[in-house]
Amino acid sequence: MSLTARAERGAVHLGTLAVGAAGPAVVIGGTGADARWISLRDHHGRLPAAGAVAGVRAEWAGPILVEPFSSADLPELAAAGADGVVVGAAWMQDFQLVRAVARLGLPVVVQRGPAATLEEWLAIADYCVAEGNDQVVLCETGSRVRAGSGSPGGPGGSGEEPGTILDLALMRAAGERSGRPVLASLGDDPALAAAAVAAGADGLLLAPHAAPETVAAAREAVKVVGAVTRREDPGSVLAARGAIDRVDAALAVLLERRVELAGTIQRLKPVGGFAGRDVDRERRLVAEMARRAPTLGEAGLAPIMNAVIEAGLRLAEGRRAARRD
Ligand SMILES: C=C(O[C@@H]1C=C(C(=O)O)C=C[C@H]1O)C(=O)O
Repeated sequence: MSLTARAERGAVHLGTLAVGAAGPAVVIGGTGADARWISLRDHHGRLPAAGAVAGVRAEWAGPILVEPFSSADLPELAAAGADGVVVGAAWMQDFQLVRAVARLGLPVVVQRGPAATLEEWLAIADYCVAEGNDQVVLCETGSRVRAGSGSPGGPGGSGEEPGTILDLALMRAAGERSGRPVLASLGDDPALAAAAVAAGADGLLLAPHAAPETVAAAREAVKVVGAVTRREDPGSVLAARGAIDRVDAALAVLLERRVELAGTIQRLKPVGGFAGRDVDRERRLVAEMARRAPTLGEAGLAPIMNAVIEAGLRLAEGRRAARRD
C-alpha cells in the first residue's frame, strides 16, 4: 500500500490519543509514554479493575488502557474510566470474551495470539464489528519459537524459555489488509522500535512498567524514523507544529552526522577547510538532492546547503585551530 493510501485509513481514538491514519506513531507503556496501560492478566486476576485504573489515574491524566483478566473485570472497566481494552494474546481466541469486550463500546486493542494466522487475527476484529464496535487496533506480539531463539527482552521472551519473534511483515500485512491501525508490542526492549515504525507500525506497545529509558528510546525512534517514513496530514496548527518538530528532530540527527563526516574529509584532504572548497562537488550534491526535494529544487536547496557546508567548514577550521594550540 502506498503512503497516500495509508493516509486514508481511519484513526482509532484511545481517549484523547489518535492512533493511525495520518497522525504520528504513538508509544503506549510506562511513564513518559502517550498512553498508559494496565495488565490485570499479569496480576492473575487478583487486582480489582476499578482500583487499578484509579491508581494510575491518580498520577496520569492521559489515556489508560486495560487488559482484563476475565470477563468479570469488564463491568468495572468502563465505569472506572478506562479509555480502551486490550484483548491479550493468550485470550485472542476466547470469542465470548472478545464479544463482551466489544460490547463495552470502548476501543479494543486485539493482540495476535502467538500461533494465530493473519486470517484468524483479522477475524477477531470482525467479531468486534459484528458487536457494533469498529474501534479496533491490531497489536502484533510475536510468534512462539523454540527455546533460545526468541528475542531476550521481547514480550514473553527470556532467551531460555520458549521465546517470541515479532512478525513485522505480518503486522504490516494486517494494517494493509484491514485498514486498521497496527501496533508492535516490544515489552521492555526498544531495540526493534525503529524497525517497527519503518515497517508501518502506528504505535509501539511497551511493557506497562517499562523503564523510563525504554520509553525515551522508543519515543526517539518513533519521532526520527516516523519523520522519514510516515506521511502526516495534520489538520490543525498544533498538529502541524508537532509534525514539523518530528521532521526537525530527524534533520538535527542528520545535520549532526553530516557535520562530523564533513569534518573527517577536511582532515583527509590535502587542503582542507575553506581553502580546499570544491564548488563542483557542492553543485553536484545539490543537484542530486534536488531529485528527492523537487519542490525546493536546486535553486531552493543551494542557499540551504551553502549554509550547511559553511557551518561544517567553520567548525572544522575551529577544531583544527584548537588542535594546533
Ligand atoms: C566535504 C568536502 O569539503 C567541502 C565541503 C563539502 C560538504 O560539506 O559537503 C563539499 C565540498 C567541499 O567544499 C568535500 O570535498 O567533499
